[in-house]
Amino acid sequence: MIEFRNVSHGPLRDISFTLQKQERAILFGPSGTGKSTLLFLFNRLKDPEEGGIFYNGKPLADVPIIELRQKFGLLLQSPNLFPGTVLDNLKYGPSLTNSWRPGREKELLEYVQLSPEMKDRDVDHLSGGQQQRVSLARTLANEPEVLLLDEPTSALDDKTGEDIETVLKELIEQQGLTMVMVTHQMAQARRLGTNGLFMNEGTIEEHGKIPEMLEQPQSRALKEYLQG
Ligand SMILES: Nc1ncnc2c1ncn2[C@@H]1O[C@H](COP(=O)(O)OP(=O)(O)OP(=O)(O)O)[C@@H](O)[C@H]1O
Repeated sequence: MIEFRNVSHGPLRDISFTLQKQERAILFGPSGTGKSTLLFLFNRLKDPEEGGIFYNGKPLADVPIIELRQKFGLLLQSPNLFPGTVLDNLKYGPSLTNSWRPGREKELLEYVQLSPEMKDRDVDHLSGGQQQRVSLARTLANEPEVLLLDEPTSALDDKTGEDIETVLKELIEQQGLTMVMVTHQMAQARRLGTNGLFMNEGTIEEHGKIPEMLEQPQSRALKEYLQG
């Protein structure tokens, strides 16, 4: 579905791998090794300095940018909502392609387990956990094929983080979404991931199935990382 061919950018050096449809890939490894940079290459928040990225065989750069950002939905560590109501935020993406259907907010809020009455609330007056749910609902409003998640629960307290993770897991399974998630939490990697890409010093040092690669790490770097 998505192929990286010899991609370099900033800290990343000569990255090659293929992400298959419905794969749930976990990007993990020490700080500063380029995990977020790799994630941002998927939706062209960053572009390769060398090499190429292909989506269903077509250069990523040939996909119109609005379409690309809708297909590859991004959820960051902290909610980054626009000022305004919950509904304003949910409508934003689909409105760019005239694809918003009135009343759709009910279904989107239900996905993330928020009540329909929340739609008129000012996002500034919501709790951090509620804001992260709205951020996820806003991403889902674009009907993405791929969810790009950059430590989506790490800024939340344990209970709220677990709740968001449960919502994410259900959605990904029910909708058959493809996922790429950066996380430092190996328990979370086991719960959500099918595959792992262990990054070290700007390269993919080891990749494989989860949980196998966490139970039988091959490289010294991964063994050391897992021993913490
Ligand atoms: N184009 C670039 N040129 C040079 N350095 C860059 C470029 N892009 C990113 N970097 C640097 O590369 C480093 C790795 O960044 P990145 O945020 O991708 O790592 P990370 O593995 O996600 O780290 P963390 O786990 O701490 O979030 C950072 O220090 C960043 O400033």
